[in-house]
Amino acid sequence: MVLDTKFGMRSPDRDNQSGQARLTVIGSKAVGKTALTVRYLTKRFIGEYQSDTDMIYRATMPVDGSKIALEILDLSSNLDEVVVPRETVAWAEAWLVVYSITSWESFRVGVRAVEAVTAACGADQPNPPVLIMANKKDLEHIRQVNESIDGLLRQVSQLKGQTSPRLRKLSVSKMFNQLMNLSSGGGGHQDHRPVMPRVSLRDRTRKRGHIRQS
Ligand SMILES: Nc1nc2c(ncn2[C@@H]2O[C@H](COP(=O)(O)OP(=O)(O)OP(=O)(O)O)[C@@H](O)[C@H]2O)c(=O)[nH]1
Repeated sequence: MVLDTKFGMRSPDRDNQSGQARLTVIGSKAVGKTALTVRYLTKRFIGEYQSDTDMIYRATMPVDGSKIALEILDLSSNLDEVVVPRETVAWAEAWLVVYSITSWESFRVGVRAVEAVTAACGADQPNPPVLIMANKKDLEHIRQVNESIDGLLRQVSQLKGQTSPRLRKLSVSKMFNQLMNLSSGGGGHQDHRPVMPRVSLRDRTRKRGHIRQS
């Protein structure tokens, strides 16, 4: 594995062959982008990293019986918001968006990052593969982001417990809105901003994004 502290950008066409891949890792500050990258490449968890520099990692990784020459750009983040540099959009062939299960805000930032990446790619370009990955799953006791179906059903039960008989006749869409507000604020904080990218159903089918827990 080679570590570059300099962010050496190359033209998008160079080395653009099968057997090679360029991946950019983004997410809000301290969600564990570097930890996750190093864990993937070395299968080891290292606690502390230099966090204030963009890094490129180079390694050959086995994928489906073939070897992929992989370059991973780990974009450091000084802000809670993710900035998607124009030159990175031209460079990256795939994106890994990381958030921490201990921070609802980092999940929001991740969702906005997916929107920013797809917007930056332009309407005339096919959307690159994007994977949203949850990190810090060992910190279950301070989890803020709960996306399991069980969690969703628990919220339905809570909601029904809170409602009067008259309110139980709410329409499905009102019920859904209430759920989204509940899940976005952990119950107390009300925030009416949407939590998922606003794309039409048709657009959704074209996107190749996945949500995965590490
Ligand atoms: N408990 C726990 N801590 C983690 C995990 N991943 C990373 N950390 C810790 O979270 C802190 C931030 O990790 P980094 O990998 O530096 O996070 P980053 O997103 O690269 O940070 P920036 O580049 O500064 O935005 C470090 O103290 C890590 O040890 C994890 O899965 N579990």
